[in-house]
Amino acid sequence: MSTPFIRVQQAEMVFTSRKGRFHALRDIDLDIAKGEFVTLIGHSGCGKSTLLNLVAGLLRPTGGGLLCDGREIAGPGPERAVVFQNHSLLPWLTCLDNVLLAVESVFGGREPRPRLMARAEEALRLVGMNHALFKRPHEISGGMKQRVGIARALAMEPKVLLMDEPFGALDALTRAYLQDELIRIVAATHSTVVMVTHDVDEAVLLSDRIVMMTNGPAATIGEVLAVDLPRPRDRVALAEDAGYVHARKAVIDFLYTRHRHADAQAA
Ligand SMILES: Nc1ncnc2c1ncn2[C@@H]1O[C@H](COP(=O)(O)OP(=O)(O)OP(=O)(O)O)[C@@H](O)[C@H]1O
Repeated sequence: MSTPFIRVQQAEMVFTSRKGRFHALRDIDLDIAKGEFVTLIGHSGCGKSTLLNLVAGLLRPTGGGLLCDGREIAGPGPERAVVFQNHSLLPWLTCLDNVLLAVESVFGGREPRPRLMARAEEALRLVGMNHALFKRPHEISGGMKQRVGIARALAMEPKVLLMDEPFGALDALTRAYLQDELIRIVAATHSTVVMVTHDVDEAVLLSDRIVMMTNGPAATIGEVLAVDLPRPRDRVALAEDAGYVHARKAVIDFLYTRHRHADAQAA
């Protein structure tokens, strides 16, 4: 790999709450190259969001360290934009104003208002939402809200796009549509992406590498699978592709044979 863009070195996360200590993650070592698409997959509660939040700077590790572009990740920053499962748009603002707010937070001090507006409109166009600039979140569908959330993140021109199950709450068809959109957008923007998912097909379709996590407590990276399928990827053609089937089987085998969840074992 060329010089890693994101480095996670021996990261550990122990949560301390009123209920006591919980050792969530241990010995996490992960290097991510610029322009790479990496997904984190593992059973519920294994610590995928925790790891993503460490990269986002929303959490600080209790051991080890994280770097982005050679600098320690000491908190959230505009170079690492996060897209959550529930869009988190402000309900009283239009789609355009929701995106504009993010644009202003990054470029507000140095660019005139028409330029900021153009940035917001361009991001919404990129996700195919330029028809709904002046609609409020309650006036658009769940999939559209998620697209606006992605536009808001992209408009900040982040070095890294961090996505926590961005399509988890959507129906299968909308999810497939947005996965294809994301493939197109990432190809155009050359973004570095780290994405949490539960969905094996989504992981194989989108990823350059799939990071498979063991079950908690004290979860860690069990295996990393390189997905060497050529791009652009087409979901219909891939369905019968031997490389796709092989990668899919490797992830399923990890999750359901070698690292079966305790709840599933008890069932
Ligand atoms: N603030 C916190 N305080 C205490 N424990 C926490 C905290 N945040 C997360 N945890 C625990 O850490 C573990 C990992 O949580 P995390 O949300 O990262 O898992 P996940 O793999 O993203 O789960 P899911 O797939 O269900 O979203 C869980 O056992 C969770 O209960």
